[in-house]
Amino acid sequence: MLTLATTTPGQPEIFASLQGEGPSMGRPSTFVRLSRCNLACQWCDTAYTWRFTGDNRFHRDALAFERRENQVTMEEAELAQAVADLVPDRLVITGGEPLLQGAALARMLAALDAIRPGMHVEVETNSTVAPHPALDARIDQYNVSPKLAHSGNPADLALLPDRLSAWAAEPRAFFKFVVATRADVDEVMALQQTYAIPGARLFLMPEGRSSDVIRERSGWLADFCSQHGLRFTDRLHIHLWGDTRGT
Ligand SMILES: C[S@@+](CC[C@H](N)C(=O)[O-])C[C@H]1O[C@@H](n2cnc3c(N)ncnc32)[C@H](O)[C@@H]1O
Ligand SMILES: Nc1nc2[nH]cc(C(=O)O)c2c(=O)[nH]1
Ligand code: SF4
Ligand SMILES: [Mg+2]
Repeated sequence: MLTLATTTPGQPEIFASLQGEGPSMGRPSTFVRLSRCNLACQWCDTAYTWRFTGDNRFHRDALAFERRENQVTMEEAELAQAVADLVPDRLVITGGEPLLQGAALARMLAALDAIRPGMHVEVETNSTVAPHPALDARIDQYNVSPKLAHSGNPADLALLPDRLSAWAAEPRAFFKFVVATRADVDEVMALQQTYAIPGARLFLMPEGRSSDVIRERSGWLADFCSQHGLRFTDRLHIHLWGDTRGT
C-alpha cells in the first residue's frame, strides 16, 4: 500500500507532464506524488503533502502520522496500472519525500515492469533518506535536493553528512540546490567542497512559485553559473502552468 497526495480530495496525484527541473527538463514524464515528508521547508511548494491539520514541524517519524485529508492510499498493482496507462515512457516519483515509502515503491515498480517493462525512473528526494535496496536496484536517476539554512529546517535533520557523501559518490545522483540569495549560493559552494560533489552533477535552481520571481532570480543566478562553470536549471512547469497541482 502506498500513500499518495491528491489533486482534489480522493483523486491520487498521478499525471503526465514535462519534467520541469534538472537534467531531464523538457522530457515528457508521468509524475506520481507521494504523501508525507520528514522535513518542513518554509517555502515548500507542495506543503499539502505533509502539512496536515495541527503542527507537525520537524517530526522525525513522518509515517507515524495517521491518514489525513490530502492523502489517498493505493495498492501497488493499482498504481502500476495507472502509470502504465499514461503515454510518457519516463516516470518521476516525488512527494513529499518518496523515499519514506521505499519498500512499497519497489513492489510497485516490479508490478510496472511486468506490464510495461523498461520505463526510465527518476526519484526526487531531499537527500536525508537512504533508498531501500530493492528500490535502489530499479532507479535510473536521483534528483537530490539537500536543504540549505533558508529552508528553515534544522541542519542536523536536513544535512546528514553520511547521506551527502553517499549521494556525492553515486553517479546516478544529480544535486539540485534551491537558492534565493547569494548567501545561499555561498552555502552550496561550501557543501560542494566538503562533500566533493562533482560540478557535472550539481545544479542551481531559483526558489520561486511564480514565473516573475523565478525570472528575477534567474538573471543573477544564470550569470553566476556561467562564471563558475555550474549547471543552471529553470522551473519550466511554473512558467508553463503556474503553481498548480497536477502539472
Ligand atoms: C516538493 S519537492 C519533493 C521531493 C523532495 N521532498 C525534495 O525536496 O527534493 C520537489 C522539488 O521541488 C523543489 N521545491 C519545492 N519548493 C520549491 C520552491 N518554492 N522553489 C523552488 N523549488 C522548490 C524541491 O527542492 C525539490 O527539488
Ligand atoms: N512538471 C513538473 N516537473 C517537476 N519536477 C519536479 C517536480 C516535483 O514536484 O518534484 C515537478 C512537478 O511538480 N512538475
Ligand atoms: S523536503 Fe521536499 S516535500 Fe519536504 S518540505 Fe522540503 S521541499 Fe517540501
Ligand atoms: Mg514541484
